Amino acid sequence: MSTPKDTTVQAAGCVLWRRSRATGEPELCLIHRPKYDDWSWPKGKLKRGEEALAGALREVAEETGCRAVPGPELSTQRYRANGRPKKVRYWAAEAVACAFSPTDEVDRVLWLDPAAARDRLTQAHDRPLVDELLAVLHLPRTAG
Ligand SMILES: Nc1nc2c([nH]c(=O)n2[C@H]2C[C@H](O)[C@@H](COP(=O)(O)OP(=O)(O)OP(=O)(O)O)O2)c(=O)[nH]1
Repeated sequence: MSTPKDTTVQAAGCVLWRRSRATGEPELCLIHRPKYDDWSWPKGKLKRGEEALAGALREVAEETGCRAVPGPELSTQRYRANGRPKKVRYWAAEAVACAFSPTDEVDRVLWLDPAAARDRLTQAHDRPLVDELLAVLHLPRTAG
């Protein structure tokens, strides 16, 4: 008996962070996508045969212009997009060098403190990743 083909869309991304030069506190990177007018984590679909972590770092580079050092893996998100199941794996990643240029896909990036990032994220599903990042950095959770 043949197994049905898995039509799940595979994607990966990062909760990209850096330390504020002013305060030393973490700042998280959100991207703005004009197509949806939304604020989300940098992420995207994997290319054929691409490892998820490599894809996550490639998407970070393409969408934010940042080179990043990956940390622990965070929760995987699953939802339906365009009628198909979608799986998005996430890693914590520290930005080490950034040079952002706006594109049609991502026209702005913002670096926000954890509470502000949580508030700015468009999708409720994306918000728990803020506290997951703080947990792996051994910092207290945000309110809300
Ligand atoms: N980012 C995000 N989008 C979601 C979630 N749940 C959910 O229904 N969506 C919606 C937002 C969009 O209307 C739709 C497709 O967005 P998407 O970001 O997954 O897909 P995409 O193909 O445009 O982008 P990408 O994977 O290449 O980054 O899914 C969620 O938990 N996170």
